[in-house]
Amino acid sequence: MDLLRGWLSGWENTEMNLVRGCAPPLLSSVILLVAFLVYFYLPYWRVRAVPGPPATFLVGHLPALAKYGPDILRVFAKEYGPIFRFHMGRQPLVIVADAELCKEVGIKKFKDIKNRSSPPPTVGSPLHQDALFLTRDSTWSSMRNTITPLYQPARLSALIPTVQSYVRALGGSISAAQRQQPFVPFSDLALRMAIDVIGATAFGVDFALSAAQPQPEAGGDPHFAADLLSECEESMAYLRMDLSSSLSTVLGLVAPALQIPLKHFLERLPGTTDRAIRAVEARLCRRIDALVARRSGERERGEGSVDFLAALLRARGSEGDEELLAPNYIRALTYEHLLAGTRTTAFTISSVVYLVAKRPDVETKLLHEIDAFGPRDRDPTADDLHTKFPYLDQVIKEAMRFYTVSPLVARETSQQVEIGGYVLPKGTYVWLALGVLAKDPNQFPEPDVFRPERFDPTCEEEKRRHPYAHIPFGIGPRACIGQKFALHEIKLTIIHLYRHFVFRHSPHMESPIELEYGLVLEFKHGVKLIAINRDASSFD
Ligand code: HEM
Repeated sequence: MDLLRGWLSGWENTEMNLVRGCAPPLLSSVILLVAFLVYFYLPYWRVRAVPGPPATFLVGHLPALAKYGPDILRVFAKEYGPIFRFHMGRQPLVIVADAELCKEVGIKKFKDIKNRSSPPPTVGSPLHQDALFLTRDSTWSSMRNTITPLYQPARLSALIPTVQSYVRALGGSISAAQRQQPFVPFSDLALRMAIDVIGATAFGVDFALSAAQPQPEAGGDPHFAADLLSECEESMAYLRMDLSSSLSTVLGLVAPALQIPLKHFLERLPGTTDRAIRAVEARLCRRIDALVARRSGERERGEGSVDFLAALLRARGSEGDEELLAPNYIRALTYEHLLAGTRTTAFTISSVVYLVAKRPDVETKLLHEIDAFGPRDRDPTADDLHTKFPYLDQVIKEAMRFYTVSPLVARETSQQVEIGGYVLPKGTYVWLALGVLAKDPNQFPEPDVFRPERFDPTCEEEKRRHPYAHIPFGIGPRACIGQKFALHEIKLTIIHLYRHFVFRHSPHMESPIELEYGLVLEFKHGVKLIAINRDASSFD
């Protein structure tokens, strides 16, 4: 009885406190906690009908992603079906892991799902937000329409000699490495080449990473390339989206509404990661702006070039679309090539060579096709690349299936939309799991076997397969704009290399090879090979 009386008097006191307008700390804390829980679980609540594995409070499935990489999605797809929930902190992603549903998201219902969701590390960064990848709605469609002609076949053909010159330099670097080192650090050299290719074709600058003797860039800042690349590297390291990222990014995963205010606050505090990110992005912006100013001057002096930046500046002149091609967009679009067009292409080249190196049967067929094309000094044209190397096409497709460099494609609904029987409200993050599609045994029997012939257009497996089961460049109007360019570069590289070498795995490389997932998929310790010069071997 005394206990009850005591409790009641406590309650009366609480009421009195409330009446006086000063709730005790416990009650305020409870109210705050409830408010936070409502805020935290609201996005989940809106898509609760979609099945998914239980998520850990605050972090969701981030620890599983960090531990197992995107392969964890294969496990979840097996258990929960072709459409399921996956939690990045507070944010639920609706993962789509089925070819027909990807077609629905990427093509049939594109008008309601045309934007990408912005990953927290890019929020509030003009360098990322103003590029094609993250622009939204009508800004995206106008921008895509404006720059699509710059990726048309005639322009890409004009870039082939430039690409070919860096491919030759890669051959030289491989020979040099083979002479000087116990193994050829193949994936490193392929990345250097891919960066050089983007330097020349997008920026109009010779980064000279593949050259034996780097030449200072004529007429410009001799440190431009080195500084740009080291800043790019630093900035990319900050783009990871996990719990080791900047404080504002981590908060963005748990309470996105607070991310921007916290970011602005932390950017002012010395010693914070947010401040370091802002500083490196500011340096990158200044550097690219200076290049754009210099290249604009060249254009006015009529010094014609075929690179992307020169073409963009010409488009600005002729289209008169000052707003769309304003300096912030030109800067972001040019820089985007370094992010989107280097690691992806280099990884694919390394995958092909790594996979072929342990399959002599595939290697023999490939060499046969490449040798049949003609003498080594006959460079393939764009048309040749398209029609004369059908087996190479199959090898590249299979390597891209085996190791899907961009295993996840992020989209976001701009209207309420129904996908796979689930009603998804406006603002739902819908991510296409290309990596899961690529290993679907119904579409690719024995998915863990490297078998290029499964892409032979005459084979039953290929005929039976869903047309959107293999989409390493994405799907629909928002698919990769650089696809044809990337395939030119990959094919030119493989043709040139196999005209001169065959490759074997180096004992210095771990087996099986380890992968890691950063911005895209990468070989954790690199692809290390032995290069056998075909002139000096019995392989011919
Ligand atoms: C093997 C090489 C490459 C692969 C596998 C690849 C893959 C992808 C994928 C999966 C997407 C998302 C597509 C979607 O949402 O449906 C994408 C978008 C994009 N890629 Fe690539 N990419 C590669 C090379 C390149 C290159 C060389 C460039 C630039 C020259 C580039 C520029 C872009 C851009 C700008 C977008 C955004 C397009 C938009 O939102 O409209 N990519 N890429």
